[in-house]
Amino acid sequence: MSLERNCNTSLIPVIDFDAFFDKSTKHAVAGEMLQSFKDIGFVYLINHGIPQAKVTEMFEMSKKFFALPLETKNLAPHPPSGTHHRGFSAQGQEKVTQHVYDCDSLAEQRAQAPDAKESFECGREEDELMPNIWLPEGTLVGFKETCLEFFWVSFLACLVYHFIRVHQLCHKIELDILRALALGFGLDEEYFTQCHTAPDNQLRLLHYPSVPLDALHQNSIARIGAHSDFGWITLLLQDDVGGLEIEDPNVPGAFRSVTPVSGALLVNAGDFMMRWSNDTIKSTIHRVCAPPGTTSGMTPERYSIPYFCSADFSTVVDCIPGTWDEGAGRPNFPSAASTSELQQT
Ligand SMILES: O=C(O)CCC(=O)C(=O)O
Ligand SMILES: [Fe+2]
Repeated sequence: MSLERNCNTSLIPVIDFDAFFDKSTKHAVAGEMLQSFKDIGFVYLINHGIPQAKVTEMFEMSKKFFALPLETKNLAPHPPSGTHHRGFSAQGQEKVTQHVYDCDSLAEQRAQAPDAKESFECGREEDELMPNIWLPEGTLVGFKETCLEFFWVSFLACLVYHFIRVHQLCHKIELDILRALALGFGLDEEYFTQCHTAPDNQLRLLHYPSVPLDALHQNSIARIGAHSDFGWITLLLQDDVGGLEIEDPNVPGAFRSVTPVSGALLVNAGDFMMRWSNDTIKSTIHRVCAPPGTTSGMTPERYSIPYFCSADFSTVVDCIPGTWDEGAGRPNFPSAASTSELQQT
């Protein structure tokens, strides 16, 4: 088994994740993944373990959902509160910005350049704090089951929906990625997974409709504005349209286009992971703009599926051992902030 590493647009390394399950290459993969998170905050994984058929099924279901009439999609409305991340948000309803929390500034930004995207968000079905919001029974056959299976199949859900057909999809891959990062830090493989047990994660289906290129260039509309992800790690699946851009860590303010890699999973670190790693890992700013090949007229539509991974709410976020010199000083952040406390800061 070979450890493949080459460059995507000379920016984001592509790693063959299958090699993580081979003893002889395991540590090398772990080291390369962590290095990539330190250098650029992103890594592409091929042979990641989510079967291509399942990815295709999820994208097809997402397309069917967004093709429904607006009034049907609105039968599963995202609550107005910005803290209950479930259900459908229509175009212009959400404006992704970096660190703008007060309502007046948000309303102002929204009026300037609304995000030309629509989304559907769901989590684990058993989550009582943030219950899922589904379409009424029978509206889109198989939608709920496909989302739940893709997210993570609990034993109960398996029994109910598919008998004992256990596909370990996004959540399983999340745990393997966390194992690799822990090994990369020279820690016990289960250092991170032991506090990712719930899993209080969020699956988001995204559709960026076709829009006039001029409007995007003139900033009268945006696709998704520049932001970093809030949580621990994000797994991103995208179609082959392109348009994702990330800030060049060596040239602040300059954005570089990320070319989609067929079948690959794009993984990036969020703000909590950056904090946990005492700023040694980057939570890199990214955005979605017009795809590079479009020169005039309308942009092609784009579909993507991010999966945002969170640690258990009770997790105490001490900086990871070894990310600061205990003899020479303090870590950049005070210890003992729990995930729930951090979410309020
Ligand atoms: O659509 C994409 O590729 C990016 C989505 C994203 O960055 C997000 O939802 O946080
Ligand atoms: Fe993001």
